[in-house]
Amino acid sequence: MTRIDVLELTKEYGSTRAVDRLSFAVEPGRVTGFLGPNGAGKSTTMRLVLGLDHPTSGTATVGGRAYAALGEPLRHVGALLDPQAAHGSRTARAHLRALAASNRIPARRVDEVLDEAGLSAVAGRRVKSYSLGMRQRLGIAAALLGDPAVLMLDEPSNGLDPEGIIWIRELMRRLAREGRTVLVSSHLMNETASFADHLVVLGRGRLLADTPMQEFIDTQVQPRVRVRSSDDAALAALLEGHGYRPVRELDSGLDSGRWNVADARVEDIGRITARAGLPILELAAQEGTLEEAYLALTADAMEYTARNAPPTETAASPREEARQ
Ligand SMILES: Nc1ncnc2c1ncn2[C@@H]1O[C@H](COP(=O)(O)OP(=O)(O)OP(=O)(O)O)[C@@H](O)[C@H]1O
Repeated sequence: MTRIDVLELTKEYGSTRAVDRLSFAVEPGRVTGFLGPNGAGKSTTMRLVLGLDHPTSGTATVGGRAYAALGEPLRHVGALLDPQAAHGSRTARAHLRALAASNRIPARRVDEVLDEAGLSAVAGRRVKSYSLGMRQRLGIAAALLGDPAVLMLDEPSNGLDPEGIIWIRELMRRLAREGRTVLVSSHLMNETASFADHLVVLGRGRLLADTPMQEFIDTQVQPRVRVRSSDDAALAALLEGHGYRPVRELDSGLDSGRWNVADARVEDIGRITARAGLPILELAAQEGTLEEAYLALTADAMEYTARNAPPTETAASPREEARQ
């Protein structure tokens, strides 16, 4: 089992501190989503782990060793950082064969990974004729070549079509099930929610969160309740009387007949409406999404924020008595 350990890692480019005393570990057997706004330091951290850049201070190790100290590194760590990395005038097969030879990987692995990445039929074509999605698949094939215990993928879904996105998601899940260490950066929250078990979130080079995904959502997103009664007006008045701010829920722009209540729990709303003898037709907790949780956490840590971004709506806190 091979862990990635990042310890007090700092990287400065001139006056820019891209990574700032960062410490976290990426554990085997699960997919760790690596999130953060543009410029948060994700790619820099990956480059430092891969020895492509030198830290200003601190360490990044794979299985306790610096990447540079690994003999035949592709057998230990597979990485997708830049899908343009392959030489355009080479065929995909030639590109992978050269990589395999330099890491003493048997040539038969080339055809295996081409097949795995769905590139067998186009393996004899020059890489410069490849689409972005095909280059992305080739980068992933290269990462898999040495059957490594650790995979680091920077935006792997980039350029992939819907079928490709499902393929990469299932591939990452399988690699984690096999006990490998999988670190994946992405800006697509729905995507990340579909494959990650654990999250490491950066903001301005610093660690904002290192937590299981569901726990991350639960701690960042306030609970919400959706409720419907046969007596709409009475329900709204009752909720307002208890300090809640019910908001009408729209369904494709039309009134859905429901109230959406922020900072509320079904237990509390159920108790209040039962005491008032109000007939309830629907009462459900609404789960937070990774996107909501992520935006709540990173709101303060954005390096590049739209200058005229509208203020985020803040829900008023209901009175404590409603909880009793
Ligand atoms: N080679 C470099 N020279 C100077 N500054 C750099 C260099 N590489 C990164 N930076 C700066 O370091 C910071 C972190 O960049 P990095 O690319 O690691 O962020 P990121 O989280 O990967 O962003 P994105 O999501 O946009 O890819 C940014 O301010 C960036 O401009």
